[in-house]
Amino acid sequence: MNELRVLIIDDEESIRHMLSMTLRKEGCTLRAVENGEDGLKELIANTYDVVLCDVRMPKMGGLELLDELRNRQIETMVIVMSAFGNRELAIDALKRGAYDYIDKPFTRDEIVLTLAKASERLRLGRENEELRARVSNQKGLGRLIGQSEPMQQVFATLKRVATFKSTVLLTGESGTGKELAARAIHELSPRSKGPFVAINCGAIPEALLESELFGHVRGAFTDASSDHEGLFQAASGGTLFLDEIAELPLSLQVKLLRVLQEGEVRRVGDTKSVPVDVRIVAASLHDMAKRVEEGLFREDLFYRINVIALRLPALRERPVDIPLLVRHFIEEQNQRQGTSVRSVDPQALEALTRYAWPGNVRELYNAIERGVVMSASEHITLDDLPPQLRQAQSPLQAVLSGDELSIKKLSAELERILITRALERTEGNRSAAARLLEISHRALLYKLKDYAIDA
Ligand SMILES: Nc1ncnc2c1ncn2[C@@H]1O[C@H](COP(=O)(O)OP(=O)(O)OP(=O)(O)O)[C@@H](O)[C@H]1O
Repeated sequence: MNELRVLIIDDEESIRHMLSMTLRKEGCTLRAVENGEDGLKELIANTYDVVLCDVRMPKMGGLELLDELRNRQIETMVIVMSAFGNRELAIDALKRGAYDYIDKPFTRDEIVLTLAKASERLRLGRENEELRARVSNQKGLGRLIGQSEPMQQVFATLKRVATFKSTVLLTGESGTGKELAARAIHELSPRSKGPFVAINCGAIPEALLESELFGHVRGAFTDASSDHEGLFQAASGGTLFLDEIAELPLSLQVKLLRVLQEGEVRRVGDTKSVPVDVRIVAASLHDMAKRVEEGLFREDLFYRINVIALRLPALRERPVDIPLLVRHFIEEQNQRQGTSVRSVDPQALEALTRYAWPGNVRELYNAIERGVVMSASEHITLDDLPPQLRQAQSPLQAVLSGDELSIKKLSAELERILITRALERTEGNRSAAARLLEISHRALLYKLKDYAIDA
């Protein structure tokens, strides 16, 4: 509560005095006035974190003050002090934007506790704001986070395609953020007020999938005891996210193609079609062109869906994003679990950045959740992380521990690390990286190829 700026508004001298004495002791910065009118003037002129305000006062009462604050868009936390038992008044105050209320008379402890709660809420609110500011600061889009060049390109494409109705096909390994990208498209689109409906085409048995997608009428099949609206209709006016589209059985691919071409769905067992206004975003783990070649996916549907294709890069292709994601996930876990972990220690960060992340960001999220839970201090150590990360010992560490003697392997490892770092520092600029490494540009190109490093 140190340095909390508090304004006291009460017409009773004794209350102003008692509050001032108590809160000054807690380290708050104070001012006290006698009525709502003076309080309003004070709030226009200066910024306060919390206002402790009586309800009945001459000139301007507490409820009127709350209305004035709302009209003038002055944001501050108002705690109303109302006579004991006057619940209706307290509820009225909350409806008008008060943050909390406290019954009069109150003890010193009660007022300190109420203020402490408000102060904690302010702190969390500020942290959230900082988090949001950091995320919107070119380092993310919607819930997607990333500052690497490949992710910046993804964000730019998502923003551009969001305004159109064209179908988007998202590809990428599991856990790369395809569903988050689909949500970002929806949220940035003119349909954002409409529904976002997601279905995993690979997770529903073929027999149910048709009625799930298109709906059915009563009696269409044995279990159809009533009419059922399909997801196409549920998503009308919004976006339908078809995850794992490659898993869609061939028989349904024909039906989907028809819906996309005609803009109408026909429920199973129905004789007529109804128009639907849905934007489709599809996703696949697989190379769809290959599925077409293998005869598993209809070519005509592929072309219909693949109007705009966007690949979400694997996490190992953008190690620069790892520290940012780690920080973000730690803060998220702290808020969820009430922990106060601050960071990962250097050895753990080294392991996090060099691990190949086959499960991509989802796996990183789970690793950090485990790290936060296991950590016994403010820092996550290597021991707190999942075993697969601890096992990913670098040849360098192996040399230090005496397990590895090959000069060839060690030099290659060193070169790989130095090249990756130089590219990170120069944000992928190869000429600048070559200068830092003190090798020729041409030599760097050979090494990039040798070590399969994607600049
Ligand atoms: N760029 C990112 N920023 C922040 N969180 C991310 C990012 N990418 C993925 N995640 C996290 O990983 C989880 C999985 O993401 P998402 O479900 O979008 O992946 P996906 O590619 O659709 O996976 P799958 O193919 O397995 O369904 C999310 O819940 C989120 O926690």
